[in-house]
Parts: sequence; structure tokens; C-alpha cells
Amino acid sequence: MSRRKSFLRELAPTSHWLFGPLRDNIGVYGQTVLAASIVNFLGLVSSFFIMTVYDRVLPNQAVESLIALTIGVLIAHVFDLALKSLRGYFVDIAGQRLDATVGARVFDNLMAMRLDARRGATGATAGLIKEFDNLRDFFSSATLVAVVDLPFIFLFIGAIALVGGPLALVPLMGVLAALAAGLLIQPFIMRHARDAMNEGHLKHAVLIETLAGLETVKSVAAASLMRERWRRGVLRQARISTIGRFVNQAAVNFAGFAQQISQVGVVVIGVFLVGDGQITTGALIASVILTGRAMAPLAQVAGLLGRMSGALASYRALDRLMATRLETDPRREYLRRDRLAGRIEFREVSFVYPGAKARALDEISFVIEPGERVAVLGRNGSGKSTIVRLITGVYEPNEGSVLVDDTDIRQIRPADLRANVGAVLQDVCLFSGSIRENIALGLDNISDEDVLAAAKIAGVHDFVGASEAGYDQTLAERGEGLSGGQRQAIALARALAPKPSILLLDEPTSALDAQAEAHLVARLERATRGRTLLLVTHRTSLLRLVDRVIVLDQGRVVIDGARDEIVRSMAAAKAARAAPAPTEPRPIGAALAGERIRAVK
Ligand SMILES: Nc1ncnc2c1ncn2[C@@H]1O[C@H](COP(=O)(O)OP(=O)(O)OP(=O)(O)O)[C@@H](O)[C@H]1O
Repeated sequence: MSRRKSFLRELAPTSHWLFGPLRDNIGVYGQTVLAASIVNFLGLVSSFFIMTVYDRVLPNQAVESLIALTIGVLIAHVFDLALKSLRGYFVDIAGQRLDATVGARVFDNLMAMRLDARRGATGATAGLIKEFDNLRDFFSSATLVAVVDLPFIFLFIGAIALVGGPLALVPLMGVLAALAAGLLIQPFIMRHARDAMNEGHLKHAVLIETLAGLETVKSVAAASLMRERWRRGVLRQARISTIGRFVNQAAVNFAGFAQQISQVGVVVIGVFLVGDGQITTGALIASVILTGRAMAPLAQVAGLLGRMSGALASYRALDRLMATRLETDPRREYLRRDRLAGRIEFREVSFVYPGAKARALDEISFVIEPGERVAVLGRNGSGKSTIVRLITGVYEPNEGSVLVDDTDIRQIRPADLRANVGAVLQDVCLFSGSIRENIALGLDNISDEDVLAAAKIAGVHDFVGASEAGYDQTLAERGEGLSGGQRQAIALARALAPKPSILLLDEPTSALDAQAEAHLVARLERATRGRTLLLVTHRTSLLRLVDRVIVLDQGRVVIDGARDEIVRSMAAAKAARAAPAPTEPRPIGAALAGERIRAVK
């Protein structure tokens, strides 16, 4: 099989995300059903043993028969013990396998989900992933075994009919009443399970948002606000869960009650039947024991129905997640482009963020040739970063197309596109691990030389080279332990390391001081030569890196031309307003804000 086909196969598991792996486990579940069935049959043994002892051994004092029967019943109980342990073990094995397959698939889906298909807060999505534990517990819990026991309830009632005749009607009515009560409350429990789950996700979202922004929460004294949101979430979830649990427990208790009453009923009616000579005393005792045995799983089944509601709510939520659009459509034949030359074209591109009303980009068109170096300028919110996001392919245009090397990027295999596009985004995000790991993130075959070369250009070597731990220095979550400028340098090194043909830098020096920025610009001037560079900036000092400038305003291209010409006209406009000459670094956006700009169209 070709490499491409096997990759697509990997991405496109053909079976349903849950039922497929459950089907793969059918052998293990089959063994569980077999073990549970034998356990149920062995459950008959004790009752028949007692009945035989009462009716045959006791009147005749048949000690030899008693010994033989006792040995038989002991062997049956040893089997029963072994099979019960195996039954639990089999269900556990099935749970482990589900963990390995379904758990991985859910995570893969999350990674491959399109950003514009994502719904709700990060914390709520994290809560959703937690739902998998709920589902997994359901399919690997001992309670599930109660389902296997359910048909055996009728086997035991059949056995009662065999030895006690009409006595069987008593447990039959008890069973039907308990099952009816359990089923009647299902819609109510189901609604509560779903509401409790949703409240749980909202609560989780508050927790994650607070933890992610803990420094800000503390420094702006927002703790009381977050605590109040958390407290409200906890109270709401607790209230809903308490009602659900109460009703479910009532069903479990009713099943226990039905069992007790049935046994009493069997004894009372049995006395009359024994009196009439219809059944023997042994048959009465066996019927009482069998009634207990028949109805024992009912409480478990009532509990199982409650858990099933929770599992069903989790399944539905996860199923929605698994059905969201992925970046890579497994049914599509993507183009493999190992090496891209770096031509970028925006053709009549419009884009609206999910949930937003206004267009972030409004029918914009431009071409950047391979190796061309372009700065994108404009006021805050004019759409500069959106251009970067569209080239990385994390968002798709609503209208028009973004082409790289004359191919719509939706046709290019996302992994190939990312391998050819190095990007430093506005919000730098590092991960726990060493500095080297952070630079080489996602690059499996990168050499130490390439890491070092990129680190030197980006300025990482300036603060890492002389330290004892060097590139092995371990960073905490999100790169904590480094300054903003140092984090930015690592992100730049990460973008440069694979020597991509396209380099997208979104305000790469916003956290640097003037001197560090000047050094970086000098190094970047050499390093970016021959690569397509798209630089988003508010600083004039970075314009040394580019030959052309595109200016955006409200999602439209309003100026597109040679750098020197545009810088000259900007300076002239400023001079005309008699503004004092700004000192380094000068914010271009501010300069442009008060300026009348010539539309290119
Ligand atoms: N995730 C998002 N969801 C909804 N709207 C967004 C999102 N990100 C950006 N926007 C909106 O899209 C528009 C363009 O945003 P963009 O980040 O591209 O601006 P920008 O020019 O890079 O601004 P800045 O100079 O402040 O970084 C803005 O109006 C912004 O409010």
C-alpha cells in the first residue's frame, strides 16, 4: 500500500468511533456473558440442594446422599467464585481496550478539528473530553453485568414455577412492578443527567479560564468575580445532580422493597399451598431462596438505568464532537506538496469569524511572489493577523480562495502546508518541556545544528548559550519561567528551524527592547533572504526587512506598493501635520490612523 493511502487509512477509521471498538471487543464481552450465564445457572444449585435435603435427606436420614450433595454444591460454589472474579476481570479488560482505542480517537479528533468548527469555551471542551471517562466507566463497570443477569430473572421465576407452581406469580409481579418504576422515571433522569452534564461543563470552563489567567486574575483582583461564577456553577450542578440521584435512589430502593415484599408474599401464599398439599416444605424454602435470587439484580438494574442516562448524555455530547468538521477530510484526495516555492495569492477573499457579524477580511486580493518580502500594516483590528491565520490554514475563507504556489490551500495536505510555512503568531504559546523541545516542536527529524542555527538567528542563544542548563533548561507550563521577549525568541526559532519557504511573522518583536530588536532585524535580514516573508507589524524599524508594504483598513487593502515610496508618503503626511519626529520604535498604525489613505482600487 502506498504511503499516502496508508496515511489516509490512518486518518479515516472506517468504523464508528464507539461502536467499532465495542464490536472489536465482542469476544471479551462474549466471555463475560458466558461467565455470567454459568454463574446464574450455578445460582440454582443452592436452592435445589436445600429442597432435596429437606424433602429427601431429612425424612430418610440419608447421610451418604447428604455427603454427595454437599461435595457437589461445594464444587459448584468454587466454580461460582472463580467465574464471578473472571467476569469482573473480562469487563475490566474491555474497559482498558476502550481506553486505548476510543480515548486516542477522541483526542485525535480534537486535534484535527477545524478551529471554525469549535464550539464553546476551552474549559467546556475539556469537560467534554472528561465525559469519555463516564462512558468508559459505564462500559467497564460491574453494573453492566446486571444486563446479563436480567434475562436470568425469568429463568429463576421459571424454576420457581417448576418447584412452587403458582408461587411464581408473586415474584413475577414484583419484577414487573420494579421494572415499570425504573423505566417510568427514565425520561426524568435522562433530562437531569443532560442538564447536570452541561452545568458541569460550564463549571469546568470557569475553572480552566481562571487557572489559565491566574496571574491576571490575582493582579486585577478578579478572584471574587471568578469565585462567584464558580460558586454559582457548583450550586447549580449540585442541585440538579441531587434531584437526579434522589429519584434514581428511589428506584433502587423500590426494587429492594419489591424483593422483600415478594419474598414475604411467597412465604404467606406458600404456607397455604403446603397446607393444601400442593407443594412440599422443601419446595417452599427453595421458592423463597429463588425469589431472592431472581430479584437480586433488580436493584442493580435500577442503578444501571440511572448510569445509562448519564452515559447516554455523555455519548451524545461526544458524538457531536466526533461529528465536527476535521481539517483533513478522510474522503478527500489531498495533494502532496513536499516542497513549496512560496507564492501566495489571495483571490477575492472574504472571511467572517464564527459567531462574528462583521467581515474581518472583505474581498481582498493580492499576490506575493516566491522570495518576496512584504509587510502588512494597518490599525488594530484591520485584519492583519487574520491574513496570517488564513495562510496557515487554521481558518478557511468564506468566499474566494487562498492559494499557495497556484494551488488552493484546501487542496494541499495540511501537514505539507504546515511543514512549508513557519509562523510566529501574535500570542506566543510555548509548552512544558526543554527549550530544545520547544524549538523542535513537531519537527521529528530536525538536527541539533538546525536548532542551534535557528536559535542564533532568533536570539535564543543570547540567553541560553551561557547558562549551565542550556537548551535542556526545562520550561513550566506555557513557557513560564521566561520573559516575554525570551518566549518570543523561542517562537521565532521554532518558525525558522525547518527553513520554511514561507515565513509569517505576526509582530515578532512586540516584546523586544529597541536594541534587541535592532540586532534581530540585522540577523533576520540575512536569514529571510530567498524566502517569502509576510511580516505584520506596527513598528517602522522592522520595515528594513521588506521591499513592499500592504496596508489594510477594515479588512480591505487600501495601499499596496514599494516600501520606500510608502514610507516616504507616510513621512510626508506626518510632516504636513507637523507631528514631532517619533523616536524608535514608531507605531505605524497610529501614524496611519489620522492619515487619509489612497485606496488602491
Ligand atoms: N477569534 C475571533 N473571533 C471573532 N472575531 C475575531 C477573532 N479574532 C479577530 N476577530 C475580529 O476580526 C477583526 C480582525 O482581527 P485581526 O486580529 O486580524 O486584526 P489585526 O489587524 O491583526 O489587529 P491587531 O493589530 O490589533 O493585532 C477584528 O475586528 C477582530 O475583532
